[in-house]
Amino acid sequence: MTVAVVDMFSAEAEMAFVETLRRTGFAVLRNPPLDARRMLKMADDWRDFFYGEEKWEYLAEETPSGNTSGYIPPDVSETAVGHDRKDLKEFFHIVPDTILPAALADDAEAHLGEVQVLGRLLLGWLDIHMGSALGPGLRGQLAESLSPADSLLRILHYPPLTGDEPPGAVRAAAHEDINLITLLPVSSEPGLQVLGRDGQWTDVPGIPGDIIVNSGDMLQEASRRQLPSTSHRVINPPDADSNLSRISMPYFLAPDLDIQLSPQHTAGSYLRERLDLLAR
Ligand SMILES: O=C(O)CCC(=O)C(=O)O
Ligand SMILES: [Fe+2]
Repeated sequence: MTVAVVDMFSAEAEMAFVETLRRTGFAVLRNPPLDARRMLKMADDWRDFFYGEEKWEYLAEETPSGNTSGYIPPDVSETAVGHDRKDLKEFFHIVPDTILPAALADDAEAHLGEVQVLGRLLLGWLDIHMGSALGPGLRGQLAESLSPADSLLRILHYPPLTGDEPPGAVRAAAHEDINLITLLPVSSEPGLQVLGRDGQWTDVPGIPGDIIVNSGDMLQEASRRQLPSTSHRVINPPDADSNLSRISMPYFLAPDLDIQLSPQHTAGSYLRERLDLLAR
C-alpha cells in the first residue's frame, strides 16, 4: 500500500488528500501551514526534558474526559489492544489545562494553535467530499465538532534500546488511533509503518517538516467505514547505527464528546470503551 505525499501548495491538494485518506487511512502533507523550525526545536527541547529528572514532578493525572495529562513513564506506558507487552516508550500528554515546564510551554502552545487550525481545515475538506457518508450528528459540522478540550497533544520519546527489553516488546505495537484524525509531524528518525489491505507493512513516507494525517476509529465509525482507521506501528531500530532516541508528537483530534458518531455511539461512550481496553 502506498501512502501518497500531497503538496499543500498544489491546486489538487484537497481532492488528493481526501482520496488517499479514503483509500489508505493515511496521507502525508508536504508544505503544511506549520512552523517546521519550531517543530525541530520542540523535538530537541523535549528530548532534553525526557533525559532530565524534572519529568518526575509532572507525573500524569486523569482528566474529566478520561484522558491523562502529564508525564507517563516507560513502566506505565501502554499496551496495545491484542498485545501483552508494554510499548517501549515514555510520553507526556498535553490538554488545555496541563501544567508544562516553563521552557517548553510557549512552543507547545503555539504548535497547538497551528495544528488546531490545520485540523479544522482538513476536517472541513473531508466534510465537503465525504459528508454524505456521515450521520446527521456530524454532516456539515465536522470541523465545528472539533473540541480542543478533548483533543490531546502527545509528546513521545522512544529511548535507544539497551538490550534489556522484554522479548517481543516494540516501540509501538500495531494499533489504530481512537480519535477523529491524528496530525503527526514526520519524526527525524524512521520506524513508522502502516498495514496494507494486502497484509504487508510499509514505511510511511515523508521528510521532517511534512505532516502525516490518519483517520482514527471515531471517524471510521462516523463515516460508515468510508474513511478507514488503519493499523500502524513503530518498529525497533534494526541495527546499532540506527539505535537512536526518537521523538514524535501526534495531535489526536477529538469531537465534542456528546456528539452522536453513529446510532450506537456518542464520541464519549466510544472513547470510554476504548480507553478501558488500553488501561490493562
Ligand atoms: O511515533 C509515531 O510515529 C506514531 C505514534 C502513534 O502511532 C501513537 O502514539 O498513536
Ligand atoms: Fe497511533
